[in-house]
Amino acid sequence: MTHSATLQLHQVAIGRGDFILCDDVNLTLHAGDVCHLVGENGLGKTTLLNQIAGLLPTTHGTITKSPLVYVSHQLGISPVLTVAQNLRFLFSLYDVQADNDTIDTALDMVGLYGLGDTSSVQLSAGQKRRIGLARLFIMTPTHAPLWLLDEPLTALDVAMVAKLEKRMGEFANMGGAVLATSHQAMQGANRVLDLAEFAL
Ligand SMILES: Nc1ncnc2c1ncn2[C@@H]1O[C@H](COP(=O)(O)OP(=O)(O)OP(=O)(O)O)[C@@H](O)[C@H]1O
Repeated sequence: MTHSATLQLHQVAIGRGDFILCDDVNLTLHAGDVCHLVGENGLGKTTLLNQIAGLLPTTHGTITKSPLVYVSHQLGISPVLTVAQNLRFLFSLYDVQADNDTIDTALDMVGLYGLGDTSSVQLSAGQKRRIGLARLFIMTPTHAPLWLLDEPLTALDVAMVAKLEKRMGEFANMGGAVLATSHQAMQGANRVLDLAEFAL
């Protein structure tokens, strides 16, 4: 990995086994980068994020990465837990000590203050997404310098989209790097990775 790179993809093939969607993908992200990952449906954006996160194997090329936070399209919110319990679980994945004040602050940042004891099954789609995103308003590059975000803006209202875009910029300014998919415009991105350039 080049000096200070947070993420480096070198001639990476995106796909599953012999099913290759994109080839020779190169990308280097440094502290301060917010990269918008674009491409039509089914081109391999989620597959690439899964490969970077280590959830799928990479058979061709190399991926070098810093510790990361992955907010997947499947948010991993359990319907049988309360909002606060879900958030505590998500923080525990990153060894973040989440006391009550931290939970309250995170919920406040995503407009869910006071809903900590609510059963998550009662939440709307956008509110569930907000639980998944709440950790981003607490975590800094010291916890993990790389964020992988799969469709983070989906199902959010206009105000929350603006707030999240601002937060990504703050994280980058603190020394983090972000790789995020979105089918809508993403304010604040200084880089674009367009998978159409690598499609087979
Ligand atoms: N679990 C799976 N098993 C086999 N193939 C899969 C699986 N998940 C996705 N695929 C296939 O991999 C390809 C890429 O899917 P992927 O979800 O990475 O695309 P994407 O670019 O993120 O699409 P979208 O914009 O619709 O979210 C698709 O052809 C899809 O059918």
